[in-house]
Amino acid sequence: MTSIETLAATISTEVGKLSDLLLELGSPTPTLEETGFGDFAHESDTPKGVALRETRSAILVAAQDLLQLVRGPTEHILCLAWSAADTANIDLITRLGIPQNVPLGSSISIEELSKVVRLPDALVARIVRYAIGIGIFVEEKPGYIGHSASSAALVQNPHLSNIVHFGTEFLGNILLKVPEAVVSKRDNPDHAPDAAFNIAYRTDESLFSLFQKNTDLNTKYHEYLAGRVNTPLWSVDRLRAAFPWSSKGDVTVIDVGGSSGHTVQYLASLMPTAKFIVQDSNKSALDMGRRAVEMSASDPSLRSRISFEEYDFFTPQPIEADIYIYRHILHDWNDADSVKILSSLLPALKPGAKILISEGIVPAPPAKRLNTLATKMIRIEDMFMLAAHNAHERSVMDFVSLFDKVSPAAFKLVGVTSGTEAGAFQSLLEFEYLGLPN
Ligand SMILES: C[S@@+](CC[C@H](N)C(=O)[O-])C[C@H]1O[C@@H](n2cnc3c(N)ncnc32)[C@H](O)[C@@H]1O
Repeated sequence: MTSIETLAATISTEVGKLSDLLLELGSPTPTLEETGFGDFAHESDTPKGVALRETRSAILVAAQDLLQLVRGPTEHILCLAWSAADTANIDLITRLGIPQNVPLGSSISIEELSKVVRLPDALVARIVRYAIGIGIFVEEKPGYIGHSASSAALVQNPHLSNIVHFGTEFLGNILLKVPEAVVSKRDNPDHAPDAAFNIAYRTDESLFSLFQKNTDLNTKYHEYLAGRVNTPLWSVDRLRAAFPWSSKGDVTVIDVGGSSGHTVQYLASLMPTAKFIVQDSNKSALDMGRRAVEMSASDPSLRSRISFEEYDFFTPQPIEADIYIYRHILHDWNDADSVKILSSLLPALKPGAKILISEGIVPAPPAKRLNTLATKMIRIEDMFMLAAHNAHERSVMDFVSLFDKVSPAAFKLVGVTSGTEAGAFQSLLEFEYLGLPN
C-alpha cells in the first residue's frame, strides 16, 4: 500500500539523483524565479538526458500521489472541480497579452499595466493576483508585477504562448461543453449536435470547414500545431529513432494532412536526397509552409525538395509515393471516415509502400492514475477529439482493425516504435502495403 512515508522516501532518493544529474549535465538548479524560464525545456536523448527524464518522472509520480494523500479525497475533488478557474485565468492573461507587457528583469505597476491592456486597475489586479496564486508572475513589492519562471517562459517561448492561446481560448471552451453534448446525444439522439464544438460555436458545420472560413481561428490552430512540435512531448525529433529514414535514399514521402509542413521540414534533414510533398485541404496552412521553406536559410535544397499541394484526403490519392505519413490525422475522424481516408490511398499504392501512422496510443486496460503530462496527454487528447469531432484516440489493435476494414490482408503491421516511454506523445505504427489479395 502506498504510504506518505514511502512516497517521501522515494522523492528524497530521486531528488538526490536529479541534483547529481543536473550537476553532471552542467544544467542550472531549477528555480521558480524569472531566470528559470528554460528549465527542462530541452530534453536530449543522450543516456544522461534519458536518466534525467526518468528521474523527473519518478519524482512527479510520487509527488502527485503524496499531494493526493495529503490533500485527502475531498480537497482532491474540489481542486479538480474548480480547475476551470485556472484555465480561464491563463486564457485571459494570454488574450490580453499580459506576459508580454510585463518587462523582463524588472516590474510594472498595476496602473501602468491597466493602461496598456485598457481595463480598470481593480480588474487587472484581480486577474494578475489570481495568476500569481498559480505560479504565474510575482508581486515582490505591493502593486508591482514582475515575472516568475512560468510567466517568463510565455514571453521567451512564442510556441508555448501559441499552444496556450489555442489550448485555452478554443479547446478550453469546447471541452466545457462535452457534458452537454454527451447528455444531449443520450437524451435526444435524433436532434443532438455532433460534438461539443457545435454547441460552443453554435454551428452545424464541422470544425475543419469552420476553420477554413474563420481566419483568426485558423491561424491560431495552425500556429498551435507548429507550436506543439516545438515542445519536448510533441517534438518531431522523436521521429528520428522511430524509423530508418536515412536508409531510404531517393524516395518520395507524402505528409497527408501535413498542415504547414513542420514534420517534413524536419525529416528533410534526415533524408537528404528524398522529395517531400505536403498535402492539406487548408490553403492558408500550405501558404504558411511555403513561406517557411522559402525563408529557410539553413538548407536551400528544401525549396526544390519540398512542395505543397492542396488535396482532400477523402478523394483518390493522385500520387504514387514510397512513404505516406498520417500524423495526428485519423484521431480526428470516426472509424467509418478513417476507413474512407485510408481507402482513398488504394489507387496510388504499390506493393512495399509504407503507411506511417504517428499518433498517441491508448494504453491497454486496466487504467491507472496518470501523474505525468507525458502519460496523461493521451487521455487529454482523447477528450479534445471527443469535444472537437466526436472522434477518439486508438489502441494499436484499433489501427490494425481499421486497415483490415480497408482491405483484409492487404496491409501488414511491421512494427510500433517510440511512444511515452521515450518521452514522446506519439508512437509510430509502420504498415506496409502487400498488394490486394487475389
Ligand atoms: C490535427 S491536424 C494535424 C496536422 C499535422 N499532420 C501535424 O501533425 O501537426 C489535422 C490536419 O488535417 C487537415 N485536414 C482536415 N481535413 C482534411 C481533408 N479533408 N483533406 C486534407 N487535409 C485535411 C487539417 O487542415 C489539419 O492540417
